[in-house]
Amino acid sequence: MQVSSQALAGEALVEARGAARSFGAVQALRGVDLQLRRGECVGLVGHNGAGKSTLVNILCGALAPDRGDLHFAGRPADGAAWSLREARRWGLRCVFQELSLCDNLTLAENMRIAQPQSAEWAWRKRAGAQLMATLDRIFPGHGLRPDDVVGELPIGKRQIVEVARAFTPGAQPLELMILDEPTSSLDGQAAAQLLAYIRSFVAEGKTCVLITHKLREIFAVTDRLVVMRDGQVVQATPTAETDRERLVSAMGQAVVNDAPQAAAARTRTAGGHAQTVQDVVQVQASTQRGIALHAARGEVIGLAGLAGHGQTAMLLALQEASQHNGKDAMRVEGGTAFVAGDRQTDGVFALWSIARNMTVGWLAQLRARSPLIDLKQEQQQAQQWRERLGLVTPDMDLPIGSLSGGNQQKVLFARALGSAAPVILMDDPMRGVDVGTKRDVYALIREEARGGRTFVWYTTEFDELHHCDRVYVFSNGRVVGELAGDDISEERVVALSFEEAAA
Ligand SMILES: Nc1ncnc2c1ncn2[C@@H]1O[C@H](COP(=O)(O)OP(=O)(O)OP(=O)(O)O)[C@@H](O)[C@H]1O
Repeated sequence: MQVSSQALAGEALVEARGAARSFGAVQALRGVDLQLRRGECVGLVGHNGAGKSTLVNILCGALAPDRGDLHFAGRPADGAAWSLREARRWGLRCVFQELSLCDNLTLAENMRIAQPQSAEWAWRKRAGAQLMATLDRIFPGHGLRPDDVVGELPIGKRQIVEVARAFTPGAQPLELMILDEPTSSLDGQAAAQLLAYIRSFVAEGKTCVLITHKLREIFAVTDRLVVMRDGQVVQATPTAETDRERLVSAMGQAVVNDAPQAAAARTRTAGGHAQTVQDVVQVQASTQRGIALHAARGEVIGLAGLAGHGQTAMLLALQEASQHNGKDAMRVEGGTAFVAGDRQTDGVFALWSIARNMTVGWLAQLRARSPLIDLKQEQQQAQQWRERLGLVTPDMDLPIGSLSGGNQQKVLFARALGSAAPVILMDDPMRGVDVGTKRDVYALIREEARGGRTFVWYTTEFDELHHCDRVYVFSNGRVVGELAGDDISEERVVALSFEEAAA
């Protein structure tokens, strides 16, 4: 007789004891104990490189631990036989931080790959219909079709498909869903839809682990919080019994409330340095029939609105315009540096070292005094950025893939900010970056802006808009509103996005 998950709610589903794993000299996990119960949503939090993804990889059979035991539903689930396939057979599914869809295939074909047994004949139609049903359930109004090719979708839409594919029912049971930063590229609306769905999922007696650096989400959806630090679990507590400050300090990061700081910095810029340089327009662009966009030297300009409404296209057009100035409606004075949010596709050189990935953006400076690259300066500068951004690695010559996701993103920041480009274009660049580093990067952006650099910054995180001097709201490929100073608020951005969509 099958007992429903709801009837078993509260029972232990997963137990890990003493899980340890090293990569060369790096001890990623140093003996972790973890218990997951049926019917709960557990938030797994910690700084970049704390060991969260390594723990997840061990739970779902992608990595073998060096030491420790794992039990799933009371049965030993470790040893050589524990693999991704075996874990899936037992009811465990995982959405990894880096997307795993095949870019050259359609949504239906990607669905079929994940569940090959699901459809024998007319499989394309059936697999597409299955995925569409899940998309409609979790993300109503998603606007996707089964024959859309993944590679042609913006990263936010790809992330939606990845999540929906994992939640699609199949021949195997679904007891535990592990989501590693599932909202990192989603706009506020899609993220809220997913969080609401997670609550209904655990209400049915299923279990969910959510890894995110967005503390708002953690407090909105989880029942319990497990904090990791340097490869160990340092705190496990019911969410209702902790708060933002205690959580951040358990992660080992200084507690700061960013919002007042951001507003103060904005005021300082508006009334100080920028007065002398605001007249120098650094970036100018018009969108078809929309409001024209401009940015002065020393300004931090935000691009907001629902994901995929033209913000990334604008950044790419500005980058292109910087290479042949004055020819059309787009004008960018001086060079640009780009911080990619979709680091897998547009960011990292996967076969290069950490240092090379950083310094490739600085070649002009490194060759300023001779046609050859100044290797000593290259090394020194890379070292400075490593310390400035707290990059967690024993050696800068290791491959970039040895870094955790958030640490890879820090390298992309260093590549752009360490260059001499006067205009920095940022495409939702905080994907996977921990709260402490984010705070440091916000301060760095402000400092650089005071020095005369211009930032054009697309973000899906509302809180980040408070770090901008002015914000342009996008809808359907054009700018539909401009907000400045105290007018910058989540409510105004949402209202402008939806007014336009409804018009
Ligand atoms: N394949 C690998 N080779 C070498 N080192 C690795 C490898 N995978 C992970 N590490 C190291 O293990 C440590 C833990 O990484 P992990 O990805 O688990 O961190 P994380 O908490 O998920 O970080 P983030 O929040 O940035 O995703 C890091 O120092 C990382 O550099």
